[in-house]
Amino acid sequence: MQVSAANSIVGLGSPCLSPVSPSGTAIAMGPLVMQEKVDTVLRSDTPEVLESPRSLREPPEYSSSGEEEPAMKEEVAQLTEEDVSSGLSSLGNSASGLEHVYLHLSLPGRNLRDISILCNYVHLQKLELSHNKIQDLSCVSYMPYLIKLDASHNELEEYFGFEPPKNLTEVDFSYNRMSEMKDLSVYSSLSKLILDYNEFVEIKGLEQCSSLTHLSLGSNRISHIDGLDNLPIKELWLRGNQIQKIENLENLQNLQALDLSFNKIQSLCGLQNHDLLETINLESNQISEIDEVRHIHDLPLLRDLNLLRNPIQEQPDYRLSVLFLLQRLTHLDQERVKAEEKVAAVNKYDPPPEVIAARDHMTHVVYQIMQPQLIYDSTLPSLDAPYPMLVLTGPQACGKRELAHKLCREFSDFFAYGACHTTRSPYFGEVDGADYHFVSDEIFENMICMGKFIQTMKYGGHYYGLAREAIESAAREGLACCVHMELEGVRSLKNTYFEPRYILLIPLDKKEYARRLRMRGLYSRSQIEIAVSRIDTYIKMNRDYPGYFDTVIPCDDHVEAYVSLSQSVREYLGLENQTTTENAKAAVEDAYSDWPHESPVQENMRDSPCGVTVSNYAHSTGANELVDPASRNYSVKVQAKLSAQKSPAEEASIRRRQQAVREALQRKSPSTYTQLFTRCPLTAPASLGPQQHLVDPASCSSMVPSASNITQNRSLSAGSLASSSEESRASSGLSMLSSAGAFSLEETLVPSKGLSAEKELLVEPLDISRLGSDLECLKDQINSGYTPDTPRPGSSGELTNVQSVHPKSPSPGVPLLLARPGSNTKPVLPPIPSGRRSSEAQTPTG
Ligand SMILES: Nc1ncnc2c1ncn2[C@@H]1O[C@H](COP(=O)(O)OP(=O)(O)OP(=O)(O)O)[C@@H](O)[C@H]1O
Repeated sequence: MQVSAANSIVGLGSPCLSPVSPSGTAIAMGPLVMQEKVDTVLRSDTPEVLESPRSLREPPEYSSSGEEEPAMKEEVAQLTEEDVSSGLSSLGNSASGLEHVYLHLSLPGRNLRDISILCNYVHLQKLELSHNKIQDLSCVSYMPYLIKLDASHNELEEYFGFEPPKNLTEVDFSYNRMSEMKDLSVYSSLSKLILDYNEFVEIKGLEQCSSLTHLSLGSNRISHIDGLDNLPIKELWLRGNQIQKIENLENLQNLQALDLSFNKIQSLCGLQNHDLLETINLESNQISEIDEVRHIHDLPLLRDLNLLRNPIQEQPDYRLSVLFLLQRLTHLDQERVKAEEKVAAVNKYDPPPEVIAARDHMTHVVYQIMQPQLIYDSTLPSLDAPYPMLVLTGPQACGKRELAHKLCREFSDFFAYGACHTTRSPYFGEVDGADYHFVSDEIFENMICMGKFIQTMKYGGHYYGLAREAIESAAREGLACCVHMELEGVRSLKNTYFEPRYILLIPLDKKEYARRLRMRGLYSRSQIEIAVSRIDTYIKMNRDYPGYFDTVIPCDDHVEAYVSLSQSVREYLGLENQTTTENAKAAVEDAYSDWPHESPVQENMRDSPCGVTVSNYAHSTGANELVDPASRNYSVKVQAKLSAQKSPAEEASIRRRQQAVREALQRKSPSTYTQLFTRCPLTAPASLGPQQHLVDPASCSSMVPSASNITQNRSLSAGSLASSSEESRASSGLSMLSSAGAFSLEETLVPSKGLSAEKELLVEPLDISRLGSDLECLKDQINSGYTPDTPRPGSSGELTNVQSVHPKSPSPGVPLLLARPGSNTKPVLPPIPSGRRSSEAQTPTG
């Protein structure tokens, strides 16, 4: 039943409170008289009368097409009580609590012009008058309890043209004709003010609105942001104005959402330090540089950014760049950010070292497989051995280069120094081809494209690269390549088919290390700082990935470091260890005889026993003898040294063994040496990654490429580049050329077998005393069809951590490690056939 407001109210309670009585008390109860009632209202528990407001996040609709506007009725000349009663709702208690009254009045879209009759409705808390033609709102002065007023879409020119209802909280004056904001200091309860689509040119009068949390001034004519200092505003909508600069927002510390879309803003400067800012809409502005995003890089809560229709969108990789700079975003340009995008952004702009290494490896694999494949006569006795390598790693100028040179001189039967290529110019005294191959950027890039490198890295602004040829030329002489490189190079190398020994040379005394760098006079202060800081990177790597390096040697004292290094290498090589400390010193001094700047330390060495056990081999041959080319026949030399100590049975055993080796080499079948080492499949610890396998230190003693490289090179699978077979083909130092010439890619699409198994081998040290029995055992194995790939029964896959060698705490002569997670399968070094080594490089057979 439709009842008039007057009826309902009169029927319900005291007539004196009837708001609808034309001549009634309500009119007499003007705002001032009503103060007491207002207070009562404030004190009383006002029933929840407000409808839930439009989402604060949603900016108002600005369409001038009138899609929001209800159909206009004909202009109503005079608003009657009946009209009013049809819009009343929400029956509740009056402020005094004595009567029931209607609290809401909604009269939208009625073409109203004169609403003076509403003066009688003093109890109203919510008044909705949108989409009319109202020009005068003075009746609101008589509504002291009014909380929410919607007078949008009218013809109001006067800004707050009424006496202030004290509790007025939300006001919507959008779509009117107001042009000047005035002082609203009495509206201390005002929390939401919507003034969109008016004609304001300046923001002012809000200074005392201490409750204002939402301000919307969209589509006005504002050109400067001002007058908002210290307001508790959380949501600020200023879209569709003429703002060119984000300014004067510094003190809006509560700001959570900001809409500055459709302005003329060029920079995001001014948005810093808004720790609560979650949403920024800057659609349709003039932001063009990615760098601008840095201004909001540190906003900890920023989740939603809209930069649609800005010139910045034209920047290459715009989305990835922004996502990289703002990794906390969940929405960019109104689109949800995917996890994959974030990963791609990070990998692109700040790739983790593993990604850089993988990319480097991939680059060289791709360039290499694009080249014609060459087949050389193999020098490898084993079907599964990659080229042997020894890698000395550590921070710049820690002495690894000198140590590498010394090592190659002392162990010239085993190692050749592998000079890397670099684009830096030579320092004083450096020899092209001996220290590095010094090349121009252009040549270096060309070499990359020609697939010449195994790995490259940029350090200190210069490129460094290890060329395949450096390893191959050493291998052609039956030697293992010894190189030095930074950690990044190691990372990259670990992706390849090569399975070098990695020895970390680490300066522990940072001050001394920095002093040494300064003394060189080659590096800037920042370069020195970087180099020193990298010590921690190496230490962390060694700590986080036990076994990543096969051996760690402190190198504060180069002489002591060399003693340890040489000792480790002897252990790797399986050279026996019966020499005294004196012999070790003698060998070291000998080796360092041409290292004048270290002589004082040598003095110290002489005085203090270093306690390092050095092999018989070093003792009896001496460093000078080692560099003597005439004494390079390993097998003869070893036999000579060993025979003096062996029993007749042992000698016979050794002779049998040598015979087997000779036969093996003549037939180019796997070396017996290879088979003297125990193999068994092992599982690398998950944390180490697939390329890190378990090997015994002594296994480095064999280092020659294998015929299997041919097989592997020919058996490239067409699948992923990361597959082992591809890696083997691309990364193997052995370029293959068949006699028929280069073979086509199609020929190579045969899956290779056994690579994964090869990667899980355990190699034990060569125990000379067991040679005889091993040989017998070997014969049995051969007779029973044993192959190098067959796991030996009973061999264990037990893991131990990397052995850290320190000169003051000598390592045992025979390595105790059962398995080494840091290295992959280690190839064994076969004897160098006489006449094999020559200055002439092996020429391609075909
Ligand atoms: N191919 C490579 N890959 C990775 N790192 C490399 C490579 N070649 C050289 N490096 C390393 O780059 C760093 C910078 O080399 P640079 O020649 O400028 O210093 P350095 O005086 O030779 O240092 P150091 O005395 O340690 O050899 C050195 O640590 C060096 O070992």
